Order: sequence, then C-alpha cells, then structure tokens
Amino acid sequence: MEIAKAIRESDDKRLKTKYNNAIYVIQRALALYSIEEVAFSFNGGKDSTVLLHLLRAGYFLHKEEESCCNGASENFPIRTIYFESSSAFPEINTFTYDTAAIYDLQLDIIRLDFKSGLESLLKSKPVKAIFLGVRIGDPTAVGQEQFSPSSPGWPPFMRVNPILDWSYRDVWAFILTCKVHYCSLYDQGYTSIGSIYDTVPNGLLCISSSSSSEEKFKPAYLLSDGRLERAGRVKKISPSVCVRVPADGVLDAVDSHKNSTLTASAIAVGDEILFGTTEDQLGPSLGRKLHSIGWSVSQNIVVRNEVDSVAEEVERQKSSNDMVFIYGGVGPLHSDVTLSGVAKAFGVRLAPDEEFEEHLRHHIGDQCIGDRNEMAQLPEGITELLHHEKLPVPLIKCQNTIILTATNVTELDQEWECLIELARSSGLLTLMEPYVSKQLSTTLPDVEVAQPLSNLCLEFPDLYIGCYRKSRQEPLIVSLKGKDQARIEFAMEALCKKFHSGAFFEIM
Ligand SMILES: Cc1cc2nc3c(=O)[nH]c(=O)nc-3n(C[C@H](O)[C@H](O)[C@H](O)COP(=O)(O)O)c2cc1C
Ligand SMILES: Nc1ncnc2c1ncn2[C@@H]1O[C@H](COP(=O)(O)OP(=O)(O)OP(=O)(O)O)[C@@H](O)[C@H]1O
Ligand SMILES: [Mg+2]
Repeated sequence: MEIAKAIRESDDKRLKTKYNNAIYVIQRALALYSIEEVAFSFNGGKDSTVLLHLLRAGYFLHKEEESCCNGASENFPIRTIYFESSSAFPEINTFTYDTAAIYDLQLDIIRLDFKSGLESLLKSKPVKAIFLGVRIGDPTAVGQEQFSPSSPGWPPFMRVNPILDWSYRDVWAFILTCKVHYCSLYDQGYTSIGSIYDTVPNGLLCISSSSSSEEKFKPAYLLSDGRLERAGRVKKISPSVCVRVPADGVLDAVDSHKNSTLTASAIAVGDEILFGTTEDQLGPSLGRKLHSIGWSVSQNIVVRNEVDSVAEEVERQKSSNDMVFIYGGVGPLHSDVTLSGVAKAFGVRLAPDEEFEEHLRHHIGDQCIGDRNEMAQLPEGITELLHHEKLPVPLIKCQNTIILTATNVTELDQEWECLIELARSSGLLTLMEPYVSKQLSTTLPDVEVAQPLSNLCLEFPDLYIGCYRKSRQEPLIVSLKGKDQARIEFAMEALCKKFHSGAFFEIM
C-alpha cells in the first residue's frame, strides 16, 4: 500500500507515531463494526483528505488480517457521505467529486443539514459509526475522545476521530510525505475551509507586493503556527475583552470602571506551603500588585497538591471573581497538578498543545520532549497563551484564570510587568484607578478605639478600614484604603476628631 510505504520510508518519528495511533483507532473501529455499519464523512477538506488515506491504509490492513487474501485487489467499500451545500466553494465540490471517482468511493450525497441528513441516513442504512476528520483545536472537538457517542439531541451513532490528536503540522507532514492530492484552495492561502461566506485566505500567508494590486498568498503548508489555521475564518469580535488603556499607556488615565470594583483571588497550590515547610511570598506580593491596578483581592487561598482540591477551589473562585491567579504546582513533577485541576474545574480535558510544546522545546531543549510531552498538555479549547518577549515561555490563561509560573517574588515581578504591558496593548486586564492607603498609629487601648472606629466604618463605607499590630506591646495601626485620596484624608481627620489631639499620628 503506497501510504504505508511512504510512512515507513519517512524518517519523521512524530508522523510515524501519529500515523500508527490513527491506524490503530481505525482498526479497532473496523473490528467493532462491520463494513456496512461504518461511514466516512468526507468533505474535501485537508483533514478529511488525510482521513481518507488513513482509512484506505487501515482498511487494507484490516482485510489482510481478516483473511489470507491480498487486500490490494479490494476497492474501498466504506460508505462515504458528503453533505453538499450551495455555500461550499466550487473547488471543494470539484475536489470531492474527483477524489470519489479516483478512489472509487461509494459516495452518498446528502443535501440536508447535518442533523436531518444523519437522521435520514440512519433510518435507511445500518450505520452505527462515522469516521470524522475532527482535530483538537477545532471548536467542535471540545470534550471529544477518539470514540465519542453523538451528542444528546443528535441521532445515535459513534463518532470515530482517528486524527483527533493530530496538529496542523502533522496534517501537512502526512499530505506532503504521502504526496496525496489536496484541494487547490490550500495552495491559494486557505488554511481551514468553511463556507464561501465565512472563509478567506489566511492573512498570515499574504505576500505583500507593492507593484501589484492583487494580493498573493503562500500555500497553507507554509503556515508556521498551526494554532492560527482559522485566522482565515471571518471572525466575530469578542465583547468579553475591551481595551481600556489609553494610547499613551499612562496608568492614571483610566477607564469607566473608575468607581466600580473588579475582584481577583489568588490560589497557592502546595502542600509545603500548607504544612509550613516553606512560606508563600507570592500571595502578599500579588495582593499589592492587584491593589496597584485598582483591583480588590477577595481571597488568597492555599490548597493541597491534589487535582480535586485545585479543581474545587478554581471552580469556586472563577465564578465569584473577575480574575483568578493560581501559582505553584506547574511542571513535570508528580505534585504538579495545577493544570489538571484547572482543566477539571472548567469541565475540559488536557490536550497536547503544539505551540506550547514548541516554546518548551526552545526553553528546555529536546531531551524531555517525547512523542507525548506531558508538560505541553493544556486545558482543551479554553487556553490562550500570553506571549511577551521577556517571558521565556508564555503564560497560560484559561478563560478568567491565569496560571503564573513564578516561584519567587523576583520572577513574579517580571511576569507581572509582562501582564501589565499586555493589559496596555491588548486589554488583557482592565487597569483601574490604583488603591491608595494611609496608616495611623495609636497607643490607646483597643477597647477605647473600638466603638469610634466602628462608627467611622459606617460613615465611610467606600473605604477599607482595618487594624493590626505587630505585637501586643506595640501600638495599634489603623489602615485606611480606597481610591480617593481626599476621602481617605477626610476619614483620617474624622477619626482624629473623635479622640484627644495627638492620640493618632500618621505613619509615613
Ligand atoms: C457526520 C457528522 C456528525 C456530527 N455529529 C455531531 C454531534 O454528535 N454533535 C454535534 O454537536 N455536532 C455534530 N456534528 C456537527 C459538527 O460538530 C459541526 O457543527 C459541523 O462540522 C459544522 O461545523 P461548522 O459550523 O464549522 O461548519 C456532526 C457533523 C457531521 C458531519
Ligand atoms: N459538508 C460535510 N460533509 C461531510 N463531512 C463533513 C462536512 N463538513 C465537515 N465534515 C466532517 O467534519 C470534519 C471536520 O471538518 P473541518 O472543516 O474541521 O475539517 P476539514 O474540512 O477536513 O479541513 P479544514 O479544517 O481545512 O476545513 C471533516 O474532516 C469531515 O469529516
Ligand atoms: Mg472544513
């Protein structure tokens, strides 16, 4: 079989592994279901083109194993379904039909929407499992496994996804290594093809030419960052993130949130912190940093290095805060469970992330990057990598949860600096009027201060008014915090008026 031969002769180890895994899934499916019970969903796209050739190779092997006869004489009997639509690119249509003719595919053309089409297919044919070219990173792949029953509300069948764990690069490595034909649109800069209404060539492949008004594009396989394969899909603008920082980037020119509050919480992951073996310095530092951008901090929690403890806390915090910062427990050790916990909190699984793997490869070298690099597994479908030139490896953001990798205050300072720059350039965090604080000291006994201070809290509900002492012998310190300097000074005066003069003095 020409596909198996091309892979055998290739020295791309990664491709061989991906190929073998996909063939294994196909063979398991062909062992579980009869040929009449399976179907192949083919639409002429690059992923389904890869799948076609994997199915041909897998079916060939299956036939060889099943009988002593030579599989080579067989045609390809797996029912192939194509949902034809008037909004498909003509090139896609032509390629689908031409390919069906070349490989003698048993093509069923369905001119209904997916759901109704599948309902009528299942009524008339004994189909129980359908092969799809879905890959991790596709919006529809979230939560899917290699074998995933159809979703509730859909007709019942098994979705079989042999290339679920393939990356964009793997797809092109296969197509180029096996020298199989693919739809011509991919040579014109299209990298992921939807309908004529929502797909344009990928701008990242544009070759700018000043002499000609016509834009030219490089072929799809030259896209270096596979995560951007959908950049040619017409995008909806996400309203969730707004850039609120002025062009000059000056922090005091703040936004409409001036008088509102955004809250964050910090979660430290580590048995050692909990048991007192080591001290958490990041939590307090993070608290100060958040106050400096006007955010209030609702909690700083320490949890154990257990997936469930992390997951429960993240789940709680993410729904009651605007942003959650989590640190500790990130890396390849047995105790590094933070990413698994975050994934569980969001109800997704960990999946290999090619771009992150590439960063790790640059940062820590090849020696620990195997076929499956555990450290490069990130929560699927919800992860955004936060890039900054000063960060050796990007930070990870899962919806409103940011995973910090700092292990000490100096590293945190650097990560924070990058986050603030990202806030300025892309609205990652809303920067608000910073908190300011004043502190007063008194030697008066607590009992004497208690009632007037309670009254002050009622008079100034917009301020945080707190008390602490460094020791029982030392003076009591009253701290006033808020966003309005004048209000704080007003409150200080009001407090002093409640006592004899000189009872309180300001600590600078
Ligand atoms: C054979 C087949 C089976 C599908 N099964 C499901 C399913 O079980 N659940 C689901 O939500 N969508 C299912 N879909 C729809 C896809 O997830 C997705 O919506 C579709 O590929 C359209 O993607 P688009 O909106 O990017 O064009 C199926 C599609 C096909 C072709
Ligand atoms: N109109 C369709 N008819 C049949 N199968 C389809 C259709 N649309 C999608 N599919 C199935 O869903 C899979 C995922 O679609 P998707 O668009 O992500 O991949 P692709 O079309 O193969 O490649 P590309 O990402 O370049 O568009 C396809 O590989 C195919 O199995
Ligand atoms: Mg497509």
